[in-house]
Formats: sequence, structure tokens, C-alpha cells
Amino acid sequence: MAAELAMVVEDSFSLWRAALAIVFFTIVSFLVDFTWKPRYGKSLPRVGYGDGVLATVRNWIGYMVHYNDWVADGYERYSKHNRAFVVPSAPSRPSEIVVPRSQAAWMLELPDRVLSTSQAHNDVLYNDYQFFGTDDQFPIRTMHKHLARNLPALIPQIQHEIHASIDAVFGSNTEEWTTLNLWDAWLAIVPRVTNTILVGAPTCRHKGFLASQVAFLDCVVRNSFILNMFPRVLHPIVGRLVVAPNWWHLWKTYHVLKPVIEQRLHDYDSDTHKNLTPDNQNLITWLIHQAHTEGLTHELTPWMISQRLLPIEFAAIHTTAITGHALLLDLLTSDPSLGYLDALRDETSQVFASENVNGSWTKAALSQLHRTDSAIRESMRLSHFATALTHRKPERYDAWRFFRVREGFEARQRDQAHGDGDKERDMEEMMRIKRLGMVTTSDAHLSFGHGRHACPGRFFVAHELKIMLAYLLQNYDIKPLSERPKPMWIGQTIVPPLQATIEVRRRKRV
Ligand code: HEM
Repeated sequence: MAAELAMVVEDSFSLWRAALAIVFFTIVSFLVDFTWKPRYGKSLPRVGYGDGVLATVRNWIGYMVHYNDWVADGYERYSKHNRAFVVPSAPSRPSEIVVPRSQAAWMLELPDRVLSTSQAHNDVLYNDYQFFGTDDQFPIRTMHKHLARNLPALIPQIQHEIHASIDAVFGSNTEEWTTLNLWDAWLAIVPRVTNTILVGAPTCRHKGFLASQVAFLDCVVRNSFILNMFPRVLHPIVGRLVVAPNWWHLWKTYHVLKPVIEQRLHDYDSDTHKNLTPDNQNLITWLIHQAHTEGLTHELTPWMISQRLLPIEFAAIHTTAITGHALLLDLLTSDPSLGYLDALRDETSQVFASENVNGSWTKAALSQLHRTDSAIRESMRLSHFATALTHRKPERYDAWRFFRVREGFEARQRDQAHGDGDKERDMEEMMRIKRLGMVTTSDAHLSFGHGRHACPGRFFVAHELKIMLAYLLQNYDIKPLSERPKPMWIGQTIVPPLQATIEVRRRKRV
């Protein structure tokens, strides 16, 4: 009996010792981390709980749920008065400085060696572990160079994939209403459509490939949260452990892509004029082309190209799905008497009827969807996926907010048709209206970033969302929703209302 008691005491004693050792080790790790973090001048105001040791611990805990409120608070108290402020970050990251709008242009003009985008991405996403140390600048540079210039020729393919995937997800029942989980619907459409321009058809339809891409991206998001919470000094161990599933999904992706990339490398080498057909125009080919242009022969293997695709898949898929999800929720929860859906349906069908070429949208036709453009930009204004990128003033969704400026201008033009208008003023106003388009970034429209590193995918996204909305509205009725399901914020990241459902029914052909 006494011996048993001694064993229990000894066991619990060793448990205590182990627990104390872990606590001690964690404190030392955070202290080491602390010595690496930058210190900001006392003159910079802070939001959150303040600066001392206890306040820092409270900030780390509060970061998960209060970050969004802290930024809103700082915006009211400091940004509006043209002052920068410091906002606490996750335990493994330094606190961040939020600059006021007036300093955004100066900041964005700083060269990468002073303010590095890739370092910033690395700080948030831990690329060294999550993307296997692949420098994301090569694929990003490739996207900047090739996507916009090839996009017009790709519109028919993009349209084809959009129509086919919407048909598959929204169904063909013209009699009964079908209930769909909206997030699942977007995730069944966006990866396929995005991969039209990343890997091309038919791989963009390969279910196993798409599933492993989405699973990989989910791992990146989850691991970022985990690594945010661990002191940076432990990342070399924790980082390598948590990315085991990333490797697994990369491996599965590689098996699907290997023959496709081998064929593409072969086609590229045998085409002496590099006269690539639209079928071959996608990121795989652009990476090959860019590697040749820059003499980067080590980039020309299926393994390397499979890895290069990952940061772009990450930049493209959840961002688009979150944006599309929010857009439909904003439209469906707007007062039906405003007639948004009918007006968008009319605009898309009128422009399509007069401007399509062989049944396909064109760049010129898509650029005439002014109401649709305004409805999307307005939703992005309200429902961005990362807090610190944008400020919001009125919190109400007003689909025609940007369109109205154009409408007013066009009405004035008609009134003045026979008079002597002020040409210079009209030109200025026209330029101002152009800047209100969804792809035109500015310090007032930061949803796609701004400056040299503004999103190169935004022209594609604009086409994609417009074609989707047009097809959806022309082919389906969707029941309005009584209340806007609210997203949730975890740290800086938005989690869309994943449970939201909608009811849809295929429209009968007349
Ligand atoms: C609605 C959807 C999207 C939104 C809201 C969005 C937003 C953004 C934002 C805010 C940035 C700047 C990040 C920063 O400054 O660090 C960015 C960068 C980027 N985006 Fe997008 N994006 C979207 C879709 C896409 C798509 C579809 C692609 C590719 C097909 C893409 C590719 C990229 C790339 C490569 C960068 C890095 C640019 C650079 O660092 O120079 N994005 N995006």
C-alpha cells in the first residue's frame, strides 16, 4: 500500500516537473522571440491592451477575437486624424503599424529592399515551411507578365468552364426549389474555373486534383494559425511537423500534373516559333516560357512547376470564393423592392445579346456591365477578407453606389447634347468615373492591394464574377434571404458564414 502511494506521488511529481519544464521552456522561447521583435517609438499610439508584459499576454489572447475591433478603434481615433497607430499581432509576429490613407502612396512606392512583399507574405504564411521554401516571387512575376495580356483570348474557355460547373452544382430542376450550401457551391465552382488559367483543360476538371489543391490550401490556413501561436524560435521544429499534410497533398497533385507538365515541356521545346494556341495558354506554359526567358533551367521540371503553382492557387481560390460568397449574400439580403437582381439580369442579357461574338463574352462586352461592376465593387468594399487592408464608412450595401456616378454624368451629357459643355471638365469627370471600376485600385479601393504588387489576378476575377453572375441570373431564380448571415473574424482573417444556404430553381426556357 505504502509502495503504491509512493509510486502515485512519484508519478504526479514527474508530471508536475514535466509541466513546469514545458512552461519554463515556453517562457524562455517567448523571451528569445521578444529580443528579435522590432521596438516602436513611444510617440506611436497603440490600440489593444497596451505595452507591458501582462498587457502583451492579454494582447496575444485578445488578438484572436478583437483584432477587427482594434483596427476599427484605431481608424476612428488615429487614422481619421491622419496618424499611424500600432495594432497588436499574433504571439509569433511583431505588432503592426497601420498607416493613415495619406501615407499609403508613400509606403507603396518604397522599393522591395525597404518594404519587402515576399518577406511580408512569409511572415504571415510561413512560406519557408508551407510552400517548401519555394520563393513565391518567380510565379508571381510570371503572373504579372503573362495573365492580363493573354486573358482576352481565354474568355471563351473560362466561360465554358463557368457554365458547365454552375450547371453541375445548381442543377437542372425547373419544378422544385433546391437548397444549396452556398460555400460548398462556390468551392465546387471556383477551383475548376481558376484552374482553367492555371493548368488548363481537362486537368482543371480532375476531381482528385482539385480536391488536393483545396485540401492543401486549407492546410496552409490552419498551419498559419498554429504557427502564429508558437514562438518563432520553435518554428524550425513545429513548422516542419505541421506541414506533413502539405507534403501529402503536393505529392497527390504532382502525380496528376507530372504527365501534363512533361507533355507541355515537350510541346514547348518542339514548337520553334513558340506560337502557342489558347489551349496551351495557362500558368504551366507561362512558367516554362518565363524560365526560358530568364535562363532558369532548374525551373523546368514537373516537380518544380507543381510547387510553383501552389502560391498562386493559394492567392486565387479562397479569395475568389469568399468574394463571390459575400456578393451573393449581399445581393440576396438587399431589400427586394430595390430590384437589384432584375436590373443585373436585364443589363447582362442586353449587353450579351448585342455584343457577344459567336455566343461568347468578350473583353469589350464585359467592360460594359457597369451596374454589375458596381455591385461587385460595393460588396468588396464592405466584405473584405483581411481587416487591415481597407476602411469602410457606411456599412450598408448599396449596389449602385459607383454606378450612380456614371449614370449622373451620362444624364448630364444627354441634357447638354445641344449646348456647349465644358469639355475639359467632362474629360476629368470621365477619368474619375473610370477609376471607380472594380479593377482600378487606389488608396480608396484596396481590396486588390495597390501599387506595384496589386493583385495581377483582378482582371481575371472581374471577368469571372461577371460571367458567373450573368449566367446564374439568366438561368436560375434564387429566393431572397431575410437576414445577412454574419462572417466571423479570427485575428486578421474573415471566416465566411459557412452554414449559409440558398434556394435555387432553374428558370424555364421561354
Ligand atoms: C476576388 C479575388 C481576389 C482578391 C480579393 C485578391 C486580393 C489580392 C490582394 C489584396 C493582393 C495584395 C496582397 C499584398 O499586398 O500583399 C493580391 C495579390 C496577389 N494576387 Fe490576388 N486576389 C484575388 C484573386 C486572385 C486571383 C484569381 C489570382 C490569380 C489567378 C491572384 C493572384 C495574386 C498574386 C499572384 C498576388 C501577388 C502579387 C504581388 O505580390 O506582386 N489573385 N491579391
